[in-house]
Amino acid sequence: MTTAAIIGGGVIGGGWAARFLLNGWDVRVFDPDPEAERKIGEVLANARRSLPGLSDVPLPPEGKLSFHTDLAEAVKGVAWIQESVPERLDLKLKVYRSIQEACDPQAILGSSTSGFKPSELQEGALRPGQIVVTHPFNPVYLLPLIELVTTPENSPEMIERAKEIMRGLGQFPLHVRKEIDAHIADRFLEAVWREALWLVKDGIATTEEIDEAIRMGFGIRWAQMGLFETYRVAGGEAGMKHFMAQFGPCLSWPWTKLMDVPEFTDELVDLIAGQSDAQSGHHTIRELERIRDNNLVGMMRALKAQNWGAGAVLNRHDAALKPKALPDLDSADLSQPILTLSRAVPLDWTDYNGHMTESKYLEAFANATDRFMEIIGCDADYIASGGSYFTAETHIRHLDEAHAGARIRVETQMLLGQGKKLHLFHRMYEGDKLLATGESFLLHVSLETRKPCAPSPKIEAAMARIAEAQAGLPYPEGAGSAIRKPA
Ligand SMILES: NC(=O)C1=CN([C@@H]2O[C@H](COP(=O)(O)OP(=O)(O)OC[C@H]3O[C@@H](n4cnc5c(N)ncnc54)[C@H](O)[C@@H]3O)[C@@H](O)[C@H]2O)C=CC1
Ligand SMILES: C[N+](C)(C)CC(=O)CC(=O)[O-]
Repeated sequence: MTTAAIIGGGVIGGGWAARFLLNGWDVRVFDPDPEAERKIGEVLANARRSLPGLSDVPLPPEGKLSFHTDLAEAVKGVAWIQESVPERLDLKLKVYRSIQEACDPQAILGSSTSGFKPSELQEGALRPGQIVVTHPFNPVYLLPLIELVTTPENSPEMIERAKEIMRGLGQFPLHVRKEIDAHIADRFLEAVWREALWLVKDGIATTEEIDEAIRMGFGIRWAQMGLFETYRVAGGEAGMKHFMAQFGPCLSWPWTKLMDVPEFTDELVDLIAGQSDAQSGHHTIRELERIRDNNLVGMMRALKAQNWGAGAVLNRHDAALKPKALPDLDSADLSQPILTLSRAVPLDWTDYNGHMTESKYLEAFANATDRFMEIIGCDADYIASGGSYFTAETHIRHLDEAHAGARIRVETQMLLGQGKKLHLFHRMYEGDKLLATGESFLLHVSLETRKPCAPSPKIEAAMARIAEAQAGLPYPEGAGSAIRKPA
């Protein structure tokens, strides 16, 4: 088990703690705030309901969380130290001195700083090469981007190690090789924020209207293609050059206020805070976080289905976790129902009743059937060669509830696997609790004729092996049942 230390457990440190813990790391937190444990507990609760379900395979078992009143004790022997104390250079430098006096020289010391350059953070350090910027985005447990900003003090080996660790956490390290104040992304965010402040101050738009202008249009677009690919498409068939010719000149027109910042007078702060209260004050911050997480999970899973952008990062993370996730024909105990699905319930699988919605039981059982098909040899290559299974009939029984983030598994008993017929009985559990059963009858088909036919001898042999091994299992209660006619 690997261990990380989180120094500063506020909004960002809490998010880092959740990201590490849910990816199987032990986490030690040092934060003098007596409320830190409660706050991290709340962030962790949000993370538990949203992050594990982003994966279609189980994340490693959750690590152990501990809180420390002694910084030296927290950092001793850990592999990664993530500093997320307030954005004050003097404070960060002081904290690094204490950390470096106590930590392993090989440990990576990442700073969450939104704006300081790594050379500023390395100034006067005991071991400058140990410090890098690893700038995350809120919520750290869901958003993959980490701006990894380095200097020549950082060795290539250490930079590669940092990238590997972040990838192992499901993150996307973007290496910012030339340091600059506020890195890459925060320079955009500041420009957008500056413009927004002017629009409110000048009475052009309210905070709510500005948010609508973002989320109803370009905000959705940016989540999938960013700026340049979006503008390339906007240039039409003539592409980027045409786009630049058409819109380049506008940059010198007074479309933006550019670098001026409105003065933060009490009047402006009250105006913006008042509008923001009117817009969103009916929700608590935790409610807003949950609404945000629900939306992010839905969007990221949609990108995952397209294997695009942040969705491609999620798929790569799943692929790295998958080999350890499920057994195959040789590693499974064939005398028992076979593990065919193990995952967490994604947020977008839940409904207005606050539990996993019925159509997703079918999806989970269908995924379990797909896995069973792979186990007996009906894998992607076999399907490409022209054979597959079609489901002819399914019966699902809902026996108990499952909630977002719950770790579920499906175990599959083969009731018949002979010739073209395959009859499966799936049981879905959370721990020992039986949540549902799904019974499926499938026929092996030729994808060319679309008609039933015998499977390959290899599949016949695999089914025969399972049939023999499972022959001693009792016929499941509930198998073959149907909805009874009301008395
Ligand atoms: N809030 C945001 O949206 C983002 C913030 N960041 C960066 O993350 C860092 C932390 O920001 P937030 O989490 O927003 O601030 P925060 O105010 O929520 O949390 C800071 C935490 O540091 C603790 N702290 C103060 N002095 C400490 C010390 N000497 N040792 C250990 N802990 C100490 C505080 O008690 C507090 O819990 C900053 O560098 C910020 O620029 C990065 C990305 C996004
Ligand atoms: C406002 N901020 C500069 C602290 C924002 C960030 O650093 C990144 C984010 O999460 O938006």
